[in-house]
Amino acid sequence: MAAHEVSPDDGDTVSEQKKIAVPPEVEDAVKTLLRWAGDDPEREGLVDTPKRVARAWKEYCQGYAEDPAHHLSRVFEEVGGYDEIVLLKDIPFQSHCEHHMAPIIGKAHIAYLPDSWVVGISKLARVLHAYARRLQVQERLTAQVADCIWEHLKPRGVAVVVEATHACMTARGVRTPGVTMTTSRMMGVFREDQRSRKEVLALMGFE
Ligand SMILES: Nc1nc2c(ncn2[C@@H]2O[C@H](COP(=O)(O)OP(=O)(O)OP(=O)(O)O)[C@@H](O)[C@H]2O)c(=O)[nH]1
Ligand SMILES: [Zn+2]
Repeated sequence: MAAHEVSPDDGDTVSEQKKIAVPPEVEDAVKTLLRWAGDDPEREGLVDTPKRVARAWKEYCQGYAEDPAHHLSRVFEEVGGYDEIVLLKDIPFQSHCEHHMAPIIGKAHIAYLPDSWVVGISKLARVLHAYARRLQVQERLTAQVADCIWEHLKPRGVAVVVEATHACMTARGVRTPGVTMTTSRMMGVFREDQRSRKEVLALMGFE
């Protein structure tokens, strides 16, 4: 899979990140890991690394501080009677696998069939990132995004497809690059009605 760019969000700016205090035990944990990996945490190039790593992990995992459902709390009812599929395609995301804490990099396609209201389209990506910025397995990430939209937006159908590469498979372990994992979750009409399911998959680019 081609490298995916992750869009800048409205989260921490560089200067805000630098203000986050790092508890000494977190810094020590990174030093221990550096030593265990075979390097010297006191050498010049590594002196600030424990703090950087700690802050980077706060950023990778900032989804824990978010309530994903909150992003779906504002809906719009004046949509001129629009009652077809709404799809946000090719949303790039980054996550980390809970087994190795290695990057998961991919893209998600999120669709829903509205009932009487819609949500601001950016909010679908926000829900995705709120769950992706945690330690994950891809199956759970996919299910959580679909379930959140189903439960809080109450649409007639939800379809979520996630395609991603796992660094734990490419950079270590089986070391097999070029492998993409695909997961999906269909709810409501997309689960029950074959025609609707086919239609949404075709819109996503899967014939
Ligand atoms: N189903 C699923 N598996 C994942 C995901 N991310 C990583 N894994 C896998 O989780 C498994 C963990 O297996 P273990 O045998 O406990 O760990 P391991 O010895 O490091 O496994 P290897 O990666 O095969 O070296 C590995 O097969 C990973 O490829 C994910 O999102 N979903
Ligand atoms: Zn892994």
